[in-house]
Amino acid sequence: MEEKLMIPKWVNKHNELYTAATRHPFTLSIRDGSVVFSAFKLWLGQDYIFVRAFVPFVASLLLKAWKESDDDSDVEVILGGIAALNDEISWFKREASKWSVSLSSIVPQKANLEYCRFLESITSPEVEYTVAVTAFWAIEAVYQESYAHCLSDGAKTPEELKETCQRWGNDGFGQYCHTLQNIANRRLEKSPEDIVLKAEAMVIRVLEYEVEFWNMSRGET
Ligand SMILES: Cc1ncc(CNC=O)c(N)n1
Repeated sequence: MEEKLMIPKWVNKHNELYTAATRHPFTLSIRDGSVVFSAFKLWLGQDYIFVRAFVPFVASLLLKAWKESDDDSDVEVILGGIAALNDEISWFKREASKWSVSLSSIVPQKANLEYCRFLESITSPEVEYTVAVTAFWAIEAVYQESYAHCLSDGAKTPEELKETCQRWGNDGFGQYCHTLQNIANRRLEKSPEDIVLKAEAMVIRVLEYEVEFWNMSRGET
């Protein structure tokens, strides 16, 4: 069957990498209950730093949507994303205190620094809205798919980690990711070849950064 929407086509084409990001040994260990809590705490501290850097990226996307989008509802969707991140930062602080993780003394690891630097590079006005919103979809979708899997039938996720999985694995966040995918697909359909190619390259890079990010929790970076 010929798939005309770009994102499903890319997920299919780059399935090995997509699966590496969304079925990573770290999240699979949460799902099967074998996760080492020190790995989870490491992830928690590093992700807090990432999310702080993610906010200005999403703010830059809001600006691009406002300037370039043909559909007013895009701005509202992205604004909703920023509001959710405000909540998320408070959640990280509460969760860190529960696990006795001191957020002020977290040193970002190499994979995290590189991912944050990449995010900063795509805040540039030179990066088109279509390319940036595709990156945004990919970043959110990895977490949604990874953590929803930890809550699906047969999961043995430890009770202490269920709230974390819910944060990104809940149906509302799933719906939100779907909306982002629709925005990206709609834009890509109307885009010239060079933008489409840049967006595909962006998806690949995001997936690679996400794999490296999960790898930190294994102490391999
Ligand atoms: C490394 C990484 N990727 C995606 C997300 C999910 N977006 C916002 O929370 C995240 N928290 N961390």
